[in-house]
This record gives sequence, structure tokens and C-alpha cells, in this order.
Amino acid sequence: MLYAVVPAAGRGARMDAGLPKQYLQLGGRAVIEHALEPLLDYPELEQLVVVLAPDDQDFATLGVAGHPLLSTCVGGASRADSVLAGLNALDAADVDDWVLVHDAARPCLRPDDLDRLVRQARRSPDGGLLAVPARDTLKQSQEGHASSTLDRSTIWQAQTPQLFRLGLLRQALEQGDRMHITDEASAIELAGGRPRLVQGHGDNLKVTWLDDLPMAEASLRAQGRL
Ligand SMILES: Nc1ccn([C@@H]2O[C@H](COP(=O)(O)OP(=O)(O)OP(=O)(O)O)[C@@H](O)[C@H]2O)c(=O)n1
Ligand SMILES: C[C@](O)(CO)[C@H](O)COP(=O)(O)O
Repeated sequence: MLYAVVPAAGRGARMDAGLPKQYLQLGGRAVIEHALEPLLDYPELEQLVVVLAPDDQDFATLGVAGHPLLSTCVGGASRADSVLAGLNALDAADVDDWVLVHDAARPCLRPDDLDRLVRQARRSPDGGLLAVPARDTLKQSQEGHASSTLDRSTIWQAQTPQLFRLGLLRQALEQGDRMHITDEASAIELAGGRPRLVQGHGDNLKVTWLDDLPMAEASLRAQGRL
């Protein structure tokens, strides 16, 4: 069976927009509503847990909050703490069930990419993640100057969703250094696993800085979602 956890307990410190970036408006709806849409529309999904900050007052005001597949729980100090809290809130799930983890701040996920991830990652024992190969020439920097050019042929940029078996991911997060784990795949890697890289699209961006918002809006328009 297929479940999902959406960590949404971050403060958006880099954006510094006065409210957490997942609640900023994008074409008339909150960023998190766009992020949730393809997951909630995925036919096989059994349950989705949104992980909120302890003082969150915004999520309950959104139209999506009453969706029958959706429940919430309280997150922690790091993204990995929040994801672990979300996994522990999947009440009916079994250790062998699959769990998608998707950032609340990634509003432009394409339904086709989600479907390809689910199909391909479920064929890998260690799950998988959407990612894109490095596009530009990569430089090693030393004190502001380029000291060498790196081999980009083996470099991919990690996105979400990421898909793993519940038991494997929970164990990897419980045993890992959660203050320094930036994505689920790295917890699995540290535990010896090799998650499959499933190629997605570069416009599945994580809203991080203010100028990401117009790019996200353009991507949603191009997809016909606005
Ligand atoms: N303690 C945390 C930190 C982050 N997140 C979530 O993890 C996702 C990706 O994290 P990031 O982009 O780093 O979000 P923020 O922590 O909000 O941003 P910043 O680092 O700029 O403060 C976001 O959906 C964010 O809400 C979370 O659930 N719990
Ligand atoms: C999980 C993630 O979105 C993959 O790119 C990312 O790791 C989130 O945190 P970041 O520290 O902003 O990269």
C-alpha cells in the first residue's frame, strides 16, 4: 500500500517573508495546496500526513484541510525529525508499505513524474527519488576563485518526492544524525542502501528564495494548473 508524509513544519528563514513560505500565495492558493494536489489525486494513495509546526494556525484555514485522506501531526527541530514524526503518525501502515515524502515547499510536481517515480522506485529494494542531472559546468571554489572543474557526469540534484519502504526509512532516520540529514535518501545511503535516481524536471523547484515564486507560478501556468 502507498502512504505519504509532507513535512511542513519549517519556518522559511531564508525566505523571511513574515509567514512560513508554504503558506505564501501562488496564483490564488497556498504553496502547500499546490504541493499536496498531485499526491491527493494519486489513485493508489491510502493516507497522507501533513507535519506542522507546534504553533501552526494556518493549515486548518485552507480548503484542503478537510480532505478525507489527510491528517496532521506535530513536527520537530529538523526536517528529518519532522519526517520521522510523520512516519510514526501513519497509524494503519505496515513496515513493508511504501511511503512518499514530499516537501510542502515544492508546488510544481508533475503528476507524470510522480507516477514514474512510484513505478520505478517500487522495483528497487532501497526505493528511490526524483532528481535531475547537474546541468551546468561545476567549479570547485577556493576563496572565491575557481580552482578546478568537477566531473558532472555522476552528479544529480535531489528533489522530492522520495519513496521508501516505511520500516527501512524509519530505521534509517531513527539511527541517523537527524540534525544533519537533508533528505531521506541520504539517511538510506548512510545505512548502506542505494536509492534509485528517477529523472524528473528542473522546474520541480523548492521555493527557497523570494524570486522562486514567479518561476513556480510560470511552471504551474505552463502545466495548465493555474
Ligand atoms: N523542522 C523542519 C524543517 C523543515 N521542514 C520542512 O521541510 C521542507 C524543506 O525544508 P526547507 O526548504 O529547508 O524549509 P524551511 O526549513 O522552512 O526553510 P529555511 O531552511 O529557509 O528555514 C519544507 O516543506 C519545510 O516546511 C519541516 O517539516 N520541519
Ligand atoms: C529534501 C530536499 O528538498 C531535496 O533537495 C532538500 O534536501 C531540502 O533541504 P535543503 O537543505 O534546502 O536542500
